[in-house]
Amino acid sequence: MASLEDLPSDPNYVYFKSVDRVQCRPILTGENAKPTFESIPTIDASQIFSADLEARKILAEEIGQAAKDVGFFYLVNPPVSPDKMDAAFDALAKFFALPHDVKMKYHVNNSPAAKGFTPVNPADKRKGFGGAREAFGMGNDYTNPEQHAIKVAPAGTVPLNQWPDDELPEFRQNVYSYFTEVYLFAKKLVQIFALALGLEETALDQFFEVPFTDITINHYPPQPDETEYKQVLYPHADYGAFTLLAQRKIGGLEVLNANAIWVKVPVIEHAFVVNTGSYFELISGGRWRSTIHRVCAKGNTDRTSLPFFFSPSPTTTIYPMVPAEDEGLKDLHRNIGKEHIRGMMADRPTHPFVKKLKALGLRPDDYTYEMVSQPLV
Ligand SMILES: O=C(O)CCC(=O)C(=O)O
Ligand SMILES: [Fe+2]
Repeated sequence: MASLEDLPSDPNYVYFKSVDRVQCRPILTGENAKPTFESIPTIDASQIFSADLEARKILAEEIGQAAKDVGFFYLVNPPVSPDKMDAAFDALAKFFALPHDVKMKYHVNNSPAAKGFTPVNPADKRKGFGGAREAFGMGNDYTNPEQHAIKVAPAGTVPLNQWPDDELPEFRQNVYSYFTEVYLFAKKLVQIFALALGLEETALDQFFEVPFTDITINHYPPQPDETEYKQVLYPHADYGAFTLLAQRKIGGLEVLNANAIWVKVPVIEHAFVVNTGSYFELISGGRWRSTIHRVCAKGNTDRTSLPFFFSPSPTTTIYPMVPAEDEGLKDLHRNIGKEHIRGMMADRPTHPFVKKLKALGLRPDDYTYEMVSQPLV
């Protein structure tokens, strides 16, 4: 994959990669500027579990408008306990503070689904991998009893998550108590999004029976030698249905508007920043955008962000659920499991699982998500 730093640099354009294609947007100012957003809307989520359908519809209307106009919005008063969010952030801070050698015991190469620790690697310029970022990921793993309410793994399933139980015995529990609340919140949000499309509240549930869930915590460590405010996570659009991002103390997230101006997303403590991704762009027939965003930081900041990526079930094939506004999406069908494996092959060419899959000589059409959690022969 081409390095993002190889993207052309032109003072009149912003270049970015969206769903594997290099794209650019002209910077429009003065009388050339189009009407577009200059801040991220704030929506109160307190009625999300209201027994009153009308209250849920009002919320849906606001969310649908924000997804259409911006692709990003804050949800304040979410149904997730601030204490659990804080405990997850605290546990993560302890993990990132462990000695490098200890963190490397949980390296992503040990997990076929690339869950675990990704070290800082400034030489790696692929989206989200290089620069000043280390990460810890966890996600679907039905060998973990904490996920048995979602699904129980069939016999022979390989564990995918890695937990630093020896060094931080409370880490797993703190991450899972947060995950469990955010999961229920995300499932309910799917229904609110269905209402926002003018569909029955349960119309999208079929796509999310055993959803893809993925928390990949980003840690942008301090860079005392860096005095410039600069990109630490490259411009990109998220793949999934939607992302529920928790920020704490230090901001840095920026979102690209239609005039190619970067709009800052300051921290609102215990709120979520929600953004719609490419799977929702398809399901909504192009109404909801997968908006480009990046992270910038300067010098001595030590930032941790906690995104929860939510996507349809790996066995599902998605398509527009309302008449497509975008011609290119009209006849498009995307199988989530195949997309996932394809993405992993492109993003992680040196990962042992990817090498094994390549050695088997399978065609992309033969990929199934089960290959990740069943031993590859
Ligand atoms: O760190 C952030 O605020 C955003 C992270 C992000 O965009 C991502 O992980 O996809
Ligand atoms: Fe992102």
